[in-house]
Amino acid sequence: MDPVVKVENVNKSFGDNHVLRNFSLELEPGENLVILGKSGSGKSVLIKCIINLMPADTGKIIVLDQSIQDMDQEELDILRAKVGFLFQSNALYDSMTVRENLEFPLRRHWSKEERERGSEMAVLEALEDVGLAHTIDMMPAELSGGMRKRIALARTLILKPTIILYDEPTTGLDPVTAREISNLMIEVQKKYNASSIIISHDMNCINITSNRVIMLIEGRCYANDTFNNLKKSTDPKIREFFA
Ligand SMILES: Nc1ncnc2c1ncn2[C@@H]1O[C@H](COP(=O)(O)OP(=O)(O)OP(=O)(O)O)[C@@H](O)[C@H]1O
Repeated sequence: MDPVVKVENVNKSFGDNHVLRNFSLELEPGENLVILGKSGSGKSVLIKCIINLMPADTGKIIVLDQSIQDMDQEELDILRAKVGFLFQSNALYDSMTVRENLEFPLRRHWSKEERERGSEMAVLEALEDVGLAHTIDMMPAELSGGMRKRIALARTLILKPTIILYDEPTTGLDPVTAREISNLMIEVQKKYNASSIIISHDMNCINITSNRVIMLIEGRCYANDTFNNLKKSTDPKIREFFA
């Protein structure tokens, strides 16, 4: 099977700041791929390039067999329904209930008839996937940080994405809650057979969730291996992350 995401020789600069230098990666179907790199190394820029929120300067980006750089706005909208993005901030609407937050992506991507027929079921299924069906009428402010992260994940799952992009999914959570979220990410991978790119610094999260890890150093793919192999590496640049 073809990779679901192919990034080929991508360059991205801001003035003299060359953030991505001939960077390439492939995400295989059903795989959880972690991007590990220091703060400011370009992990978020890479993810933004993949969904064309930010255009790459040069290079090719193929998502689900389509070149995203050649897509018009309508084609991008259709593609974005298949690519879920879990923001570090969760990006929940505080003035909306949990139900309304989950309905939000349906308003954009489903017709009125589809929503009338399927919205209630879809909201409930996504909430059950994250173990929070009972919060359906609550406001985000009434929920803990871990619960808000689960609701944000439910909102990502509601469109049944083929690819999920996680931006630091456990940052700001206590270790126990962080482990719960990491385990939930594995359940999601199994249930939806989704492929994920996960940006994380959290070694426990990476250990639990990753099938493979790419280290982004000085704009390049410095290492590409399993967590366990990287952990055994004697390379000082790799060891820094495991210290
Ligand atoms: N819109 C922008 N304009 C100018 N520079 C930018 C822009 N977005 C990102 N950068 C620069 O690109 C570099 C990489 O930023 P990025 O946010 O991708 O880092 P990161 O690896 O995700 O860091 P962190 O782990 O802290 O989130 C930084 O030097 C940043 O200042």
